[in-house]
Formats: sequence, C-alpha cells, structure tokens
Amino acid sequence: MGQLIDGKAVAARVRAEVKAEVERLKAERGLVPGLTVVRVGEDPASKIYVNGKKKAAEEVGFNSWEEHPDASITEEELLSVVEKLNEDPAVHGILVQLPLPKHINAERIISAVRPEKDADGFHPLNAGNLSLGKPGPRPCTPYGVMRLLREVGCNPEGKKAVVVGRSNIVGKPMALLLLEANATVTLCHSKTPDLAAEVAQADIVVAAVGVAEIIKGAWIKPGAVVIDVGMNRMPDGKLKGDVEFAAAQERASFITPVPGGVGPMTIAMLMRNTLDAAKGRD
Ligand SMILES: Nc1nc2c(c(=O)[nH]1)N[C@@H](CN(C=O)c1ccc(C(=O)N[C@@H](CCC(=O)O)C(=O)O)cc1)CN2
Repeated sequence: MGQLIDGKAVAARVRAEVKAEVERLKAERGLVPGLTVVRVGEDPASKIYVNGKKKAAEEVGFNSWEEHPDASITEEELLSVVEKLNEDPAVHGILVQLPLPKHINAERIISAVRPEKDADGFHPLNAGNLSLGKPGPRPCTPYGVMRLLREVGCNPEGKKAVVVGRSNIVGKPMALLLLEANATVTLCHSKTPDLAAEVAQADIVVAAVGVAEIIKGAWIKPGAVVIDVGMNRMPDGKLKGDVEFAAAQERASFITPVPGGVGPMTIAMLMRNTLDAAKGRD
C-alpha cells in the first residue's frame, strides 16, 4: 500500500524556507520582494487561487498587490496594466491568473511580462531557457512536483518517467524538468496509441490530463511513484484526480492525494520564484 505524499506539509515547509530567506534579504539588503497578481473578471476558482497566493505572499513577508480589472477590459488596456508593473521597481514578480476572458489573447499578455519578473515561468524566453537547461523561473506546478519527488527520496536519475498530458503549463515543462533530472521521459497525450502499456513501464507517473480517473490503478507498475496533477470537479462538488486513486495506491510506493497533493505546491513554488526574481536569481 503506497504512502501518501502530503503536499500541504511540503508546501508549508517551502513557505517557511522562503520566509527565512526573506528575513535575511531584508536584514542584509533592505530588500522586500514584491508580487502582483493580475486577476481579470470574476472567475470563482481564480478568486480562490488568487486569495491563496496573496495570503501566502503575506505569510512569507512579501509586499503583495492585486490588480483586478473588470472582465470587459480590452487586450490593449491589459497590456498597459502589465507594462506599468514591468516599470514598477517595487514589483519583482508578476503573475497573470489564468484563464483570461476569451476575447483576450493570453499568449500576448504572458509575452508582455518582463521575463525577469515572470513569476509563473510561462514567458516564451523562460520556456526556452528551461528547454535549453538554463536557469530561470520554472512553471510552479511541475516545479512543485520535482520538490515532492525530492521529499520522498525519489531521484529521477536512471528512472523511467511517464508524463500524461502535454499542456504548456504542466505536461511539457514537467517532461523537461524530469529530463533535466536525468530520467528517461515519455510524454503521452490523447493520440498515444496504448496509454496503459506506457504507464505500466513507468517508475514515475505524472498525470496531468484533466479527465477524472483516466489512469487506471491496474496500469501502475508495482512500486511506482504516482503524482496526480488532475483536479476534476465532480457533479457532487468533490474533487477527483486523473488517477483511480484507491486501486493505484495498492500498487504504488508513494502517491499524491487530490486534494492536498500537488495543488498546494503550485502556490508555494510561486513564492520561491518570486523570491528568486527579487534576488536577481543569484
Ligand atoms: N497564472 C496561473 N494561472 C493558473 C495556474 C498557475 O500556476 N498560474 N494554475 C492553476 C490554478 N492554480 C493556481 O493558480 C491552483 C490550482 C489549485 C490549487 C490547490 O491548492 N488546489 C487544492 C484544491 C482546491 C479546491 O478544493 O478547489 C488542492 O489540490 O489541494 C492551487 C493553485 C490554473 N491557473
């Protein structure tokens, strides 16, 4: 029976580490990291996540602000908001909460954030740096997964890792981070012919599809580490992951629950990226 990976506890540890570094930065350089979150409109989930980000930022000792334009804001107006934040020396990290309203081109907005202030690691330059193995902010969710693996003593080097899902914010950067850690990585997606066979070979499985329980417990190789990034809201209001949890736990060595696994790490690693941006990534 696989052990649960407690994402809430690890996230609290990451925040405590950031807080200690912020105190040192204040004492030694008189520098207080600043994070601005841009939330457009009234998406209810975004409101919850942004509140979580503001709370975490305050807890670790950052200055934190929210820009909250109405959903009717034009793309040009939103670009001006980002431009103003780019020019503000008190703001070290900028994050544009996704999703954005449909009339706004999210790629254009993300590309307008100055790469050094890109707290999400989504800017094309930072995505390129990740693919080249160069330093820079890493997308918070996959960055958090790497930390969870470290916490349970799972070194990806020499292991077979299967990532299911190829989104720009989770699947692709996840595969690159595992590759950087010397895993042999397979990136699966909706056109993969035999997903069960791919998953069955994996020492590390990362599920980031967005379909409840698409990864069956019976596919999991005995002893594998299973990381579930999926967050699927069911009709009864409960959250389910992408992995058939109970059956997968029977075979896994370690497994993340949903909720309480990867989710809390997303916000914790945002604190890490913002601190590193304030320090100038030294
Ligand atoms: N600009 C960004 N937008 C979005 C990102 C992102 O990293 N940057 N990721 C997601 C949303 N997200 C953070 O923004 C996020 C999602 C979920 C959680 C979390 O802690 N989830 C809990 C469950 C919460 C619940 O019950 O609804 C958990 O898994 O335990 C944190 C952050 C999309 N947008």
